[in-house]
Amino acid sequence: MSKLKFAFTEETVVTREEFTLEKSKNALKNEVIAVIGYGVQGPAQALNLKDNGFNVIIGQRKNSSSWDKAVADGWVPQKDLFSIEEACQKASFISYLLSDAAQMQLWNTVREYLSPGKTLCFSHGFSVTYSDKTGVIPPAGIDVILVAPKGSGRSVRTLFKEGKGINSSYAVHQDSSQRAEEKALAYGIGVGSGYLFQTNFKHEVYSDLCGERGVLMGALAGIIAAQYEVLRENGHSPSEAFNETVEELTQSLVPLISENGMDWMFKNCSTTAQRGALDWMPRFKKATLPVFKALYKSVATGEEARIVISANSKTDYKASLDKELEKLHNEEIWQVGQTVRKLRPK
Ligand SMILES: NC(=O)C1=CN([C@@H]2O[C@H](COP(=O)(O)OP(=O)(O)OC[C@H]3O[C@@H](n4cnc5c(N)ncnc54)[C@H](O)[C@@H]3O)[C@@H](O)[C@H]2O)C=CC1
Ligand SMILES: CC(=O)[C@](C)(O)C(=O)O
Ligand SMILES: [Mg+2]
Ligand SMILES: [Mg+2]
Repeated sequence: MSKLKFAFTEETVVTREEFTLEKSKNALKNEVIAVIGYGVQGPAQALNLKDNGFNVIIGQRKNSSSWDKAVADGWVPQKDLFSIEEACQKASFISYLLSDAAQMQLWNTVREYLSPGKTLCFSHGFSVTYSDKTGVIPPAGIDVILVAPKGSGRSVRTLFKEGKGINSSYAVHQDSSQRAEEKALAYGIGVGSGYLFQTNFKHEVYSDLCGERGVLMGALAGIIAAQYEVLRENGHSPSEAFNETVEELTQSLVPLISENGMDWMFKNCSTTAQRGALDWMPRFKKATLPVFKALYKSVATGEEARIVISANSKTDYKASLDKELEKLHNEEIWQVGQTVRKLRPK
């Protein structure tokens, strides 16, 4: 564990070099880890743990597409793939990776198996932070920890296979064994995190809900739609509008930000672009700042959690969500994208 300066602020971070895989395996050598749920995070974390030599089993609803996916991934029924109840019973360390809505629905079932000495691990602060809405209040006598990969489960697995990793935050909510932090770090290294940074359950869920509703997904999708619409209204071809809005962003400029920061991306564009972007940047900041403030407030008051829970409680929610995504898929801009992607040189 070391203190590192992030600009002017010192933070605690843990890397694989200092908290090695060997140390992690040793810390969890007596644990049977049950990954409950085989959706997006479940497969990634479970397969990475298995490849790293941890003792891991899966708990998943039988007769579901996720069960079939687990079988296709090599998990064997009644050997290392069980019903949720059986897996919880066999496990000493439960990684609760059902969707946030399902965590709430199955809580009474899972809670029965949380006998003293066990560990309950989350990848999101949602259930515990909004316990007034979810009813998820862990019993005394167990460790309650969090390891939250800051990326899609899909990337957690693909980057692991490339020998890289997604950064994760970690937190301790309840420490009964006096080893809760060590267990969180060991699990975090076990699932292949690049490095781990410290947080608490509330900060994890507030930042995560803001990030995905904001810059990472919602805001990004919104400004992309707005710019594309303006270009098209002014007579630009789909090809031109898409290239200036999406293709250049993902293929050329975002990789430059990733490589060396925002000023590096600017420096590698024309002085014409730099002048205009620097002048327009404060206008976009000013226009969106109130929206981001409203978003944070909506997260902090629990309104965003309420919306998620109420939407998920509708029986046809999955179907209506699929319909919303289908509508996005069929929008002109994303249809244009299909053609543009095919034209990328291989
Ligand atoms: N999707 C991602 O990449 C990320 C997810 N997380 C967190 O990880 C946790 C798991 O999320 P995802 O993998 O996205 O979940 P998901 O939406 O893919 O669902 C996970 C599992 O829940 C099961 N499930 C859903 N409804 C159920 C029900 N009513 N009864 C029984 N089982 C049910 C599904 O069969 C599936 O196996 C959540 O806390 C999420 O916030 C954290 C970081 C990124
Ligand atoms: C992938 C991730 O980190 C998100 C966007 O927060 C999520 O899937 O909830
Ligand atoms: Mg999230
Ligand atoms: Mg996230």
